Amino acid sequence: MNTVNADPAELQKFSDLAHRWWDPASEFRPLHEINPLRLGWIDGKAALAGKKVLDIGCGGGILAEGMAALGAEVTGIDLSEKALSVARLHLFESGHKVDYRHMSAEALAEESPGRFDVVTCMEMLEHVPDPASIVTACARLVKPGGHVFLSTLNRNPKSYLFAIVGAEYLLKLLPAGTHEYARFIKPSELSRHCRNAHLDVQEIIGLSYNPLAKTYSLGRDTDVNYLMHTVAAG
Ligand SMILES: C[S@@+](CC[C@H](N)C(=O)[O-])C[C@H]1O[C@@H](n2cnc3c(N)ncnc32)[C@H](O)[C@@H]1O
Repeated sequence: MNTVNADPAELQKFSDLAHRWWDPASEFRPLHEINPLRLGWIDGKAALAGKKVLDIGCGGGILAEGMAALGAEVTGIDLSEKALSVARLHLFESGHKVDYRHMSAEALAEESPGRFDVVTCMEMLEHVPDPASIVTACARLVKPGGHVFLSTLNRNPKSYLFAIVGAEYLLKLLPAGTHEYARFIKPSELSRHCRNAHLDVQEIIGLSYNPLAKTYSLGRDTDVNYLMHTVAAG
């Protein structure tokens, strides 16, 4: 049997907090606040309505539901059962339709290669032991010419200061220990994983937090958080 590319301690962290996933004032507040920005950016590039979309590491479903609300036919996968239970329960409240499944990206790639028009994997790569394997699975899951959207944290002194010291200890936007610096991924490294998987990088855009205005914005500064848009070779 293949070993699963997941860190049980990381999954436990998300499971322990899962009941608060849809509380916009909880530890998941940053995900709620960045959601309209990333959703608009993804929809602007991939026109989600009517598309078959896979959200890898969907957690409680903030992005997955947002994409379903825009008319996409969404499947969400995660390896935290508790996060998926919360995601499924929330569908009763929102009335949206998402097919949530407890499985790894690699296993779904074996089962359904080339099934999706769009694959998203947001804020998840920095929590797995082998991010390159997830990128390869994304490339296998998407149709030729389809879109893959990734987001993660850059690795440099500024991202350590902002994403760990600032966000976890000073501003307390996230619980201490949410992120491990060594798992942060430079855009050059993620681009290399994409190239190796035959995903063409189209754009890399930064996601920044302004602590004074307490707002997020998309822009040129990729030093801390960034998103990457790629297209699968046809
Ligand atoms: C920070 S949350 C991000 C949730 C969602 N992608 C979002 O951006 O709103 C990270 C999620 O990745 C999931 N995760 C971690 N390792 C995973 C793996 N190997 N396979 C699938 N999901 C994983 C966790 O359970 C958690 O739900």
